[in-house]
Amino acid sequence: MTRFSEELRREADPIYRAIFDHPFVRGIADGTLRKEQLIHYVKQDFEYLNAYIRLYGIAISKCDSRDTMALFNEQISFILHSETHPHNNFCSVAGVSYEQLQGYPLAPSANHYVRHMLSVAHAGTLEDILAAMLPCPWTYTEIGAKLLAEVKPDRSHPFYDWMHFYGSFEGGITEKMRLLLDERAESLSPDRKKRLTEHFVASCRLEYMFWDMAYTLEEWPVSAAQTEGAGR
Ligand SMILES: Cc1ncc(C[n+]2csc(CCO)c2C)c(N)n1
Repeated sequence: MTRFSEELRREADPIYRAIFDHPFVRGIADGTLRKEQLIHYVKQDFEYLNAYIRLYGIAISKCDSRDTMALFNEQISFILHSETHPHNNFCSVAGVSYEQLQGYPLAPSANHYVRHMLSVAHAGTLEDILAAMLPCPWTYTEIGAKLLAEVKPDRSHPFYDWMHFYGSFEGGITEKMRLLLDERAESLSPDRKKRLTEHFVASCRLEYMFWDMAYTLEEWPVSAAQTEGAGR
């Protein structure tokens, strides 16, 4: 029997391919990203990860098993303590300190992505949350594996650390989330599965838009008098 998550992956395949071909991802491969693009990415991703931590918190509140709670708890620690490495890689290439890129408001596409996941999470069940959260690790796991295989970076490549960080994700959190979702999807109606597919595809599209936002330095079109405060 086809796994439900395989059906999701197939549905989103054109979006995955557009992500692999996106100029920001190509710029990681060939080391040609500009300083401002790296800075914009890190500013936005720092706040994105804060939101992702909160999503795990909501997911824990809707969990019925200790093992699943433990998995989400480990992932919160992983984001807090390890997901900082790829950010530090971008910061050192850009020649800026990580601290100075923290606390910025979310730009439109990052804001859209975070709101999408949070609204699904607040209104939905654990399987809704998993469907909306899954493209985050899944697209990065595939990007990492592809870039490592294609570029075979040596230590002198500016994004060596970034590629190795995400290139080592295979068999990790993506597979664990997929198993949880597949298991739960078995007892769901076609209508519920359709809804989960919509959450998943929307997050894939927003992954693409996040790369595009960083590449084009996307910002809100009109600035307000008050621009302080991170995007919660
Ligand atoms: C926009 C955006 N999407 C995905 C990731 C990658 N990522 C974020 S948290 C996490 C671990 C999940 O438990 C992974 C793989 C990112 N950094 N930024």
